[in-house]
Parts: sequence; C-alpha cells; structure tokens
Amino acid sequence: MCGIHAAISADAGRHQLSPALERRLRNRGPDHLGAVEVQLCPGESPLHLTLTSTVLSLRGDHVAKQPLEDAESGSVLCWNGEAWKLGGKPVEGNDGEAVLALLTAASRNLGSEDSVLGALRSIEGPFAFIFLDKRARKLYYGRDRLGRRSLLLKRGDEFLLSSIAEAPAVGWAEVEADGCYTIQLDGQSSPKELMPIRHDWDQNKDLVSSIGTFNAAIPTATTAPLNSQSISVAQLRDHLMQSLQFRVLNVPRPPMAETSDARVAVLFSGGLDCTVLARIASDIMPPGQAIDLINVAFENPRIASQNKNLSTAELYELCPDRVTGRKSFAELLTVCPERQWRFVTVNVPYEETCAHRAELIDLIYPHNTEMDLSIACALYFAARGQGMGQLSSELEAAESYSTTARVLLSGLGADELFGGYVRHATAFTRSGYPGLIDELKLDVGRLGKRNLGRDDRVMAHWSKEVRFPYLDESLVKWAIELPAWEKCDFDNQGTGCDLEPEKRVLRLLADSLGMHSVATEKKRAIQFGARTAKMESGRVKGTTLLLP
Ligand SMILES: Nc1ncnc2c1ncn2[C@@H]1O[C@H](COP(=O)(O)OP(=O)(O)OP(=O)(O)O)[C@@H](O)[C@H]1O
Ligand SMILES: NC(=O)CC[C@H](N)C(=O)O
Repeated sequence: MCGIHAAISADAGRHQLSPALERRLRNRGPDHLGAVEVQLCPGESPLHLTLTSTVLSLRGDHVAKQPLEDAESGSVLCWNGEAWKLGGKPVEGNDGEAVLALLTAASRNLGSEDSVLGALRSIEGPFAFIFLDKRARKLYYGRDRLGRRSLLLKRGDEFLLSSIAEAPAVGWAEVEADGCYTIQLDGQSSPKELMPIRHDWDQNKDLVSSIGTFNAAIPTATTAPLNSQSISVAQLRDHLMQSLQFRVLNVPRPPMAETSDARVAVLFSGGLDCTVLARIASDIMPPGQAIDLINVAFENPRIASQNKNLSTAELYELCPDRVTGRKSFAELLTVCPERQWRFVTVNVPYEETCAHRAELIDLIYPHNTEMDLSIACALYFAARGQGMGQLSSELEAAESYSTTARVLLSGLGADELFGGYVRHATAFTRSGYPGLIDELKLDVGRLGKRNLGRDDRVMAHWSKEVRFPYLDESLVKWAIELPAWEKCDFDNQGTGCDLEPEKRVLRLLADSLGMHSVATEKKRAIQFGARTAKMESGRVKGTTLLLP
C-alpha cells in the first residue's frame, strides 16, 4: 500500500507533517517518501500545496518514486493503488507512471476536465489518488467506485487529504467513494473558500455501484437446481482466474526474500471464500513460489472463563476459524500437493490485544464502534503475519515465522455478490424471490460503502497491501447481471444438490476443484470465527461507541 497526503494552506511555508502522521504514512509505504511543493499562482493567490507520498513498490521493475511529476506541465500525482487496466487494456510495468501519463495527456486537451475525468473513469482496479493539473490549477481526488483504498479529508485553516488520520485523530471524514472530486484552486485566497465538486463515476444512475445493471428477474416457473454443469459455475471460475491473474502474478520479490519465498499470502479463515482463492491462485502462480495461509485466533477472556479446564494453547486451537483453517489447509495439501503451502498460525494473547488497542482506535478513525474495533483487530493482527509457520499438517512441524509476502488476498465480497448471509435465506423464506432480490440488491449497492477504507488503514499499517479478487470490476459486473437463481439456490434446498443453498455457485466451484469439505463450510463472521468480539462481556453491543 502507499500513503498519500495533500495540504493546501495559505502560508508559503512547507506544511509540516506531525511525526506521528509521518510514521503512519511511512508504515504504509516503506520503500520511499517524497514531497513536492507548489505555489500555484505566485503574486495572485497565496495558496500553497504540499503533496506527500510514501511508496510500497509492487509494480514494475523499479521503485516508482512519488509524488510522480510531469516535467513538462508540472502536474503531480500521488497514487495509492493498482491500475490493472486502463481503457480496457492491461497495464504493463508501473501503473502509477502509466496513470500519470494518461492524466497529463488528457489534461492537454481542450475542455481538459472532461478528458481527465474520462481518463480517471477508465481505470480498473483499487485506488485512492490526488492529482494536481498544474496548468488548469485544478486538484482532482477520490477513491475507486468500490472504495477499496482509504482517503480522508479534514477542513480547517488548511484543506487536508490523507490516507490516514493524525493521532490523536479529530475532525477527519472519509472521502465518499461516490465519484471523483475536483477543486478549482485559483481565485481563492483561503483554503476555507475551496469548494469541492463531485462528478459521478458513471452518469447512468441505474447502475449498481456504478458498475452494472442489477438483474432483478424473478423466475416464472420452478428453477432447475444449480449443478456442476451450470454455466454460471464455469463463468465464475473464468472470472476468478482472470481477477487472480492480475493480483498474484508479477509480484516483485519482497526485500530480503528468496525466489521461492511467499510473495502472496491468503488471509485464511479456512472458509469457502478465501479457500477457493487459495486453490485457484495455486493453479496460476509459478510452481516454485510458496503461498502463505495466515490464520488468526485470539485469547478471549470471556470464553476462557467458561472453559477453565482448557489451557490457552488449547483454546486457540478450538477457535472456530482455527479448526476450519486446519481442515482446509489439509484439503489444499491433498488437492495441490506440488505447491508449498505454509499454514501460519497467529495467536494473539489478550494482553497484546489490549496493548495495541489505542493504536487501532486511531487507525480505524473515523469509525468508532465496538464492532469496527473487533473486525479491525482481527484484520490488523492477521495482516502482521507473525506467528508459527508449518508446511505439513503435523503440529510439531510449526516454527516461528513472519510472512515474507507483501500482498494479501481477502475473500471479502463473495457473500454480498452470491447471497451468503443468513438474512438472504431469511428473506427468501419470508417473501420468496422478490424478498431475496431486494436483499441482494441492497448488498451490492452497499459494496462501495462497506468499511473497506477502515480495513485498508489497519492492514496497510504493516507495509502490506490487501487485494480483493471478488471485488474485481469485471467479476462484480458479471455477478450483478446474473439472475439470482444462478448465484444461490433457496428454491432447491436439499433437492438435486447436497450443498447448502447460500452461495451455491461458489460451493459448486469449490467442489469441482476437488475441495469437497470446503464446499460445505458455513459462513462465519471474522469477529466470531477469530473470537475478537465480546472479549470482556457477552452483553456489549456491536453498535456501542468506543471509549478511548
Ligand atoms: N480467522 C481469520 N484469519 C485470517 N483471515 C481471516 C479470518 N477470518 C476471516 N478472514 C479473512 O477475511 C475475509 C472476510 O471475512 P468474513 O468474515 O467476511 O468471511 P467470509 O466472507 O465468510 O469468508 P470466508 O468464507 O473466506 O471465511 C475472509 O475471506 C478471509 O480472507
Ligand atoms: N502500492 C501502491 O499503492 C503503490 C503504487 C503502485 N502500484 C506501485 O507499485 O508503485
């Protein structure tokens, strides 16, 4: 991940990052820190810009130092993202450099704003960015349409944009992922007068998440059960293959790592969604490269007090996601024996959870509920990737290990796209297909408003980048446009197919890939699977606001 920051001030002096914020930005991008200062209209306006970037270099054969500058126009780009495609064409080499070239070319056109917006709309992949079009004296900023990268805004004497808030964090808000924002910088004498204007990611308001038209068709007759021959199963496999190719191939060898060490790790609950990713990634990745499977479990004092006869070590092993993780690890070892899989167990003592609590509260800001903290806590320690590693199922084989991978894969998104939540089943039981379709539409519409900014901030803290193969634009578009009965199959519970109806298309895919046990796994939310929820009292509600 990278860290990006912009300060617009009325002082000519360079904006000073606080040491705490600089440390957080450096954590996100350990390979380089750079800053560019721009006095926009000397003599006309006092406005002064300081643009700062830190880089976690993951594309191309060199560290693309940021902020990226175009020598001819003086335009500047702070880029935190992965552009997989520009205008439908895969990006070769460093994507930040390619995006700068695209934006500066667009800014040379007459009516440059529309051209630049067109160029930004043509980017596929996760990103947050800040672009100064120097000639037009215009600042562009925003987050991709699914909000996969963090960007925060704070207004006061200065106009500030940043991947991450200062500590103590006050007054920052998330930039919505609902479009791209522009600010005309000339003609204003104070940052307080700056007026951001929002431009939709897509003018067609009927599109869900600005990506596709939701298929709300209701079957007129009973549907045939989904089965392994159903076309949607093969299509899902193709989409996942393509999505994963962008995300797991050509990852540079991490510093200090050997050629065969892991460059990619899967955040691995052992559940259906992440295990299918691991299984397909193995088909795509070079045979000699290890894949790490990171599985996190927490010491939970409330559960320990209910099980006084069990040791802490036993309790970690009984954590629901640890049990599933080991089972799915064993299945991967059987199905893909050529691959070097490493199961990485991350056990987090309660004391350590408490020691990191204040840092976590700062990182998730402006999110501030108990549920935010319990989810973020699991992701934070999983992304750190420090624990015990083992290459075979035998417990004795485990030794102390920190993952070498800088790229992490998450299975997030599959439940929303394919109907994996209990409430999907409930909606179907209550109101049949119309109820299920309303619920599915709500979910995909909310994808961009999910808490991905929060999750990005906690995981990037460890100089890692999380990638979401299910949230690939082409895959999401295909899934949104697919009829509901090709995703899940509540009309055919128990008939013709022995797999659960939730996300049945994905279960059938897992089954066809030889993962029979994984295909039957039930959905379990991370905070319960890893036991970060309700650590002290069972009565704390997820919506309770955090106390500092
Ligand atoms: N205990 C865990 N250890 C490591 N990573 C986890 C753990 N639990 C969840 N994750 C990661 O977070 C992602 C999203 O978690 P969520 O709770 O939504 O699970 P899910 O959608 O049911 O996915 P899965 O079926 O893969 O468990 C998972 O796909 C996985 O990549
Ligand atoms: N990880 C990032 O966001 C860095 C930007 C760019 N993808 C690079 O690798 O240089």
